[in-house]
Amino acid sequence: MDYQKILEEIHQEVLPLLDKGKVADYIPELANVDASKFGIHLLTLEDNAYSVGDVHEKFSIQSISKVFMLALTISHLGEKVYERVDVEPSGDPFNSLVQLEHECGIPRNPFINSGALVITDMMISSFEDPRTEFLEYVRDLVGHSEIFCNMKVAASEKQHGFKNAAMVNLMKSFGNIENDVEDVLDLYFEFCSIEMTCSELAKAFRVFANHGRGVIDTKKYITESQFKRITAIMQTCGFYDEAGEFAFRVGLPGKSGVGGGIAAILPDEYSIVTWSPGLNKKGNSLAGMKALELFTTKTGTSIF
Ligand SMILES: NC(=O)CC[C@H](N)C(=O)O
Repeated sequence: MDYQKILEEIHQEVLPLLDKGKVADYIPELANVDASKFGIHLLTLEDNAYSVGDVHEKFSIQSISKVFMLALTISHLGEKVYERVDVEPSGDPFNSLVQLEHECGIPRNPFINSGALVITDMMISSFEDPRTEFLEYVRDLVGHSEIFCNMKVAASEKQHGFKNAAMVNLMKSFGNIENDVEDVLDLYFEFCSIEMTCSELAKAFRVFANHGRGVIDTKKYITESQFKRITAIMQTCGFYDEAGEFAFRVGLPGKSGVGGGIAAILPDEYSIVTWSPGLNKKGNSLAGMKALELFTTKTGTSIF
């Protein structure tokens, strides 16, 4: 299959959509990003790479880092992680508070904000230096050390992160947060502020396409059973209240972030990353979703 040609066709087809989405502005630093940016990068397990557009430009991966947070935490703590966070789709926006009270401070899943905040709390309790531990883990997954948090973005989010603060406080009132509320929030905002290029993110996600084993370093990052679980959660919960729509249109496990990135995998075959900062109403990249829908349709590759 001529993947390069297909990506070039897709690029042309999504160009008219680039100004249709809206850049996330509830984090003021993210509002400065140029909405006309677009990149798509495909990386196969045989180590063939295909790309078009701005694939070597760093962007804020935001909620996509929730996948790395979960992977690192379950690889240390195992199944007991799921005693404090459930694995059901929420059907609600990523920053929703409504279910949390009904469900006594147990978040629906690790890929919405409340779930990732509980995972952050577990990381603080489990690691001597969770910041360094996390950054080193992500650097290992990518295969080089030029991966950093953007402290301007983290600080900008902290100034306006009232809903996240409300969530941590509510969960603490139910006994599901062990550490200091401010410490949990600071670390969570830092993790969200990590910047990567499409090609770096595709390298990190390829480990998940390869059942948790690095293709280059051959290291086993997560067990087979943890791979099955993380992939299932990506499929059912990776796109907030649009997880059904993403499965319906694209048909790959994946994760989005409000920086406009989407990372997805076809197990045993490839990882694919798109970046387009304009978001739809549910907070997912508008052109990115369309590009992935076109990709799985034109190549006939999806998990279904
Ligand atoms: N969906 C996202 O990417 C949200 C992440 C963002 N840092 C927040 O907490 O709101």
